[in-house]
Amino acid sequence: MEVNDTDVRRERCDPDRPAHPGVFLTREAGKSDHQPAGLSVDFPVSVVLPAGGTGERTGLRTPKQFCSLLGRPLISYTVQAFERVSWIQSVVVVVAEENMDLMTDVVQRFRHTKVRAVPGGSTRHRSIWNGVLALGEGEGEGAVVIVHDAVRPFVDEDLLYKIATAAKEHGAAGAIRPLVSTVIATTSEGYLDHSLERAKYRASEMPQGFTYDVISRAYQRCSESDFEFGTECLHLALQYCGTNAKLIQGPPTLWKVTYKRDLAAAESIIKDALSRSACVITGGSASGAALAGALREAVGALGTELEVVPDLRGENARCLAKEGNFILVSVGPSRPSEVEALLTELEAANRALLHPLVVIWVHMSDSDELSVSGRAAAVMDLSSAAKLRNILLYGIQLHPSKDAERWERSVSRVAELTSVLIRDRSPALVGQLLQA
Ligand SMILES: Nc1ccn([C@@H]2O[C@H](COP(=O)(O)OP(=O)(O)OP(=O)(O)O)[C@@H](O)[C@H]2O)c(=O)n1
Ligand SMILES: O=P(O)(O)OC[C@@H](O)[C@@H](O)[C@@H](O)CO
Repeated sequence: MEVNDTDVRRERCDPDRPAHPGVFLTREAGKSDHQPAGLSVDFPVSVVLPAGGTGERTGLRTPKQFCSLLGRPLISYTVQAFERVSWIQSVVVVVAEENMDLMTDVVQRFRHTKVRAVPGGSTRHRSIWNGVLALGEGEGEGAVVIVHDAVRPFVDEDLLYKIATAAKEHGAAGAIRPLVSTVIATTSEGYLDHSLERAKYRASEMPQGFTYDVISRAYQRCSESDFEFGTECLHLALQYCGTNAKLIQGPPTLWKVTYKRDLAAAESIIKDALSRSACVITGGSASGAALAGALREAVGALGTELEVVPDLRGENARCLAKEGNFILVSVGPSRPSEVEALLTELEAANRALLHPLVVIWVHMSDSDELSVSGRAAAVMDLSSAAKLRNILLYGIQLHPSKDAERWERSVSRVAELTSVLIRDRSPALVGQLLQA
């Protein structure tokens, strides 16, 4: 099947699973959804993200940097990791000529700032060099250039700060990790020649940083063979500029998406990060607050921290600004309008979430003008409107009981359901009314 841009843009990389519909997000351009306070540098910092490869080792048609994780291309997560850092001025993404339009679409669709795309080269070094050449005057002299593979989405500000400041001081710096396998040399006949003492070696990872002068001189002086077969920028800095890179141990999350299994691992890490917190809105009722209190303990024990508020007004509106999911508790006669109001508030708050948000409507009532089937239909209807806002809406029906044991069982059931829905974000259960 010929895969065109649209398909590529929307295609998940495991075609047997439906792609999450592409959605425009409501984040205001330029507003990053999180900037840890405290770190800053007193020199310009630009970033070059080589993303011009074909991802052959994944065995997929779509280059891995454009494969969708929770409805969003892998490269968008990496770009976001850099654009949320206030002391980084600009990001140059280097993509294959045939993917320039696709990259422009990703930048527009996910409202990325500071980012521009330039054409890549036939090898990774050629792509990086194209990216360095694309840096303008203000981004050149005296600046530090961070180079980072676009398929390494998990990079934090602290490490970027260490790499940038070390590169400014030493001319070059690179992240390293301990080797997990021993490195051996083979004979031409395919036998063991010798093995290296693993303790003396490290794996060279990304990000790496260079002063603009060092990285540009290294590429100006390197050989065609370097461009064609080389894999290590730090080596070029040493070989052609006499610059010994400062090496900085990074966290285990620095790994590069190389094989198809790495895409599944990356999506699982993102899902895990998204399921760590939720805000419970009780509507101010005593029974709602009691349920929320019981849930906070039970869901907390399952790995999701709950914050309980009566509404989202005044200082409670802080919940709208934080990453996290929502649980709306309704007590007594069912009012789908409460859900509609929350969906509208989440949209109006320009939630900077670049991935689906989970909203769970927990309805607690023993008698109701809406039958269970009526409420199930209401949840299904509301979930269609929610999906257009990149929100996954689930319903849970809870019948209060004066029998303490029975109530405790019901609360545990609601906690289990809530944890699973937030963690798994199952498309199949969207719009369903589950019975606790
Ligand atoms: N001509 C190239 C080749 C690679 N890269 C980028 O360099 C990074 C690391 O390279 P790698 O993991 O090898 O990516 P691919 O070359 O796409 O993978 P494969 O070797 O499996 O085809 C990736 O972000 C890739 O897009 C690039 O910008 N230009
Ligand atoms: O492009 P490849 O996946 O073959 O290699 C890239 C890696 O060599 C590179 O990302 C780090 O080792 C740091 O240089």
